[in-house]
Amino acid sequence: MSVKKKVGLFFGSFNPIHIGHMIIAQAVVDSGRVDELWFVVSPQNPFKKNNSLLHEFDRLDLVNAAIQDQPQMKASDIEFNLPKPSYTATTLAVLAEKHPQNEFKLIIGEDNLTHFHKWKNYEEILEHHRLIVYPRPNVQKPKINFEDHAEMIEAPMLHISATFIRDSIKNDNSIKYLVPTEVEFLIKSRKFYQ
Ligand SMILES: Nc1ncnc2c1ncn2[C@@H]1O[C@H](COP(=O)(O)OP(=O)(O)OP(=O)(O)O)[C@@H](O)[C@H]1O
Ligand SMILES: O=C(O)c1ccc[n+]([C@@H]2O[C@H](COP(=O)([O-])O)[C@@H](O)[C@H]2O)c1
Repeated sequence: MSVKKKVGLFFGSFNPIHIGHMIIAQAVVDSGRVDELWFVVSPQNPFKKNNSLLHEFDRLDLVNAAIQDQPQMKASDIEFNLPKPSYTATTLAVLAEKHPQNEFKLIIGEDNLTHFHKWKNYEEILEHHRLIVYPRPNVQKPKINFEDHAEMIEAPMLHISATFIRDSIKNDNSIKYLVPTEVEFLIKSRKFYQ
């Protein structure tokens, strides 16, 4: 039997992708727990309402710009053609069927473990996929025991969010050190979030 390719899936709105995401992604790749990491751009997060949500194709372009020199990282638009809001269990099932040669692991922040029991079909996710968990500050103890399902990785904790970046642009503040250079260039040239 051939060895499956290990693919870590990092789901998010990426509105826009920022260095907080990139540092986590690089730490996951460096941990050796995955052969590839895919950023899955979610058109609509089931828990979020956001008036300044950029079109999904623009957010995908920003992710592609961020990873252009990273052969182990890819951007996925799989959720663009799936029912909305995007439920991770549905996407994982579609991906597993489409790529039987891959073993998909779910990359999530420690804070997301606290609310994981509210995710749609979370038992199904845990049955079929391992979680790669990165540290987040001020985390509440989760209701579920994840011991047999999760691998914790070490990564720096950075207090930066897409909300902060969108606000910075609106306030005419620089985002130079908050997003990769190529992302900053695209945001400026296409006049996003103004
Ligand atoms: N600085 C960060 N460090 C670690 N994880 C992060 C960081 N920022 C976001 N994440 C996580 O990455 C995933 C995707 O992030 P998302 O696209 O929602 O970005 P966000 O910065 O949290 O966005 P927003 O500010 O618009 O809510 C989420 O699980 C989120 O918790
Ligand atoms: O499937 C669910 O029920 C579900 C509930 C909340 C979040 N998610 C996924 O988790 C990703 C990160 O969520 P968040 O809220 O931390 O930005 C988001 O892009 C969704 O794909 C999924």
